[in-house]
Amino acid sequence: MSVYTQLTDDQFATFCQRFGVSFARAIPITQGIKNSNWFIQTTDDVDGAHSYVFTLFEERPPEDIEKMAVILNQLDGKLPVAAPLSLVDSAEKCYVIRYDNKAITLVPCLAGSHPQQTTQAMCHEIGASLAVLHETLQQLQPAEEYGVPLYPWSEVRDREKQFMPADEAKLMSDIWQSYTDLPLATLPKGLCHLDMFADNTLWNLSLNNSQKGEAHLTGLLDFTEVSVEHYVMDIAITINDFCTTWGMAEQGESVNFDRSKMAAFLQGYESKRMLGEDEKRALPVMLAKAAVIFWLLRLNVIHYNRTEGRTGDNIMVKNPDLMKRLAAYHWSHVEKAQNTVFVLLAINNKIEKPIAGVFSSITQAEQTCDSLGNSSDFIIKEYTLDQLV
Ligand SMILES: Nc1ncnc2c1ncn2[C@@H]1O[C@H](COP(=O)(O)OP(=O)(O)OP(=O)(O)O)[C@@H](O)[C@H]1O
Ligand SMILES: N[C@@H](CCO)C(=O)O
Repeated sequence: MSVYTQLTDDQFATFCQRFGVSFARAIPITQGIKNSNWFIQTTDDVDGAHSYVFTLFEERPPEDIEKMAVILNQLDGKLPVAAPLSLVDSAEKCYVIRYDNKAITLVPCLAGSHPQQTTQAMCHEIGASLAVLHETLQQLQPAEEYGVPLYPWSEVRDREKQFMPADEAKLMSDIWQSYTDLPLATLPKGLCHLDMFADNTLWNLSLNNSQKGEAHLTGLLDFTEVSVEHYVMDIAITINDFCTTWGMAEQGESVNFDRSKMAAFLQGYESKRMLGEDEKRALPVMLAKAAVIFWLLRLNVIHYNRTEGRTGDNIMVKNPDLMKRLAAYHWSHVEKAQNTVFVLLAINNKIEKPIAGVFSSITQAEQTCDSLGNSSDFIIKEYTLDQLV
């Protein structure tokens, strides 16, 4: 459980009253690693129900949380989000109480639960939802004024690399370099969620729905990281969690990435926002870079818990090694693709004729094939570079 700050019932009652809510009981929430969260029962709730979630933001300054509240109110009605209540005692529209220089918000409690596993249909739905989020937030301009600054991950990388075995440090450097070589200046950007993990989503997962493959999204949570980033990075972050089955320590910490789930995700995303060719080409490296960022994020959480003396059973830490393994998996695909060429051969009377072209991607080979006329006159064959020598 992660509740870092303790509040008394009297404090809860006073804070809730400022949002026009009559407090009865606060129940600590056992998930999440960044903030302190409680379910709030009101005096009108019956049978142990709770209508609201009370969050005390431990890291982000109150100004960032005000921006987040605007973003959530923009998405309200388009996606299942919990938009913060506004204060009833403030003349101006204000969604945040400041306590000890930390922000407090009260949001409606959404139905549903976190999925233990995902299906292709769920990946399709979360893909479509992420695209709606990207499109909807384009209405908030200039975008930089609504997003929080990106975390300085290169500083965490430089600190952590000193303590890594050489092969891990090389993996991280190779991925980082490949990311830097992408056409970053021209890839589409905008406000992104940047932490859309399955445990930040809620679904109506009744046994019946799961069996029939009819689970539907009921909640998107945790908008504290919303920043201006490349859309394809947000896509990569979300794919990495939704399309991976994470093994527990006793199962050898296996990491199984499911490419058919990724295809379903991309189909869902493109049902709402088409991806550019440059975004598709960047995706394999972005998947690796996104895994590196969360590998670093988890090492960073361990670092801060240690330096701030946070210990005990109520502190939740996620395993950095799982993200390292996912980064290595994606990187092996990038390296394989870098060593692969696609050869376009002309066929005449079932005989493969001299080469019509050699391409670094199958898409380029297919496009050339289409432009040359009857595609049944051509065949595309895949070779690794050493096969061509
Ligand atoms: N509006 C809501 N409705 C229902 N449950 C919620 C709501 N907001 C938060 N929760 C529950 O509280 C948990 C923690 O919230 P959240 O994900 O914001 O945690 P955090 O510590 O802020 O961030 P992180 O999960 O990234 O560490 C969620 O996983 C969810 O179970
Ligand atoms: N989603 C993050 C946790 C905090 O944002 C992770 O899985 O490491």
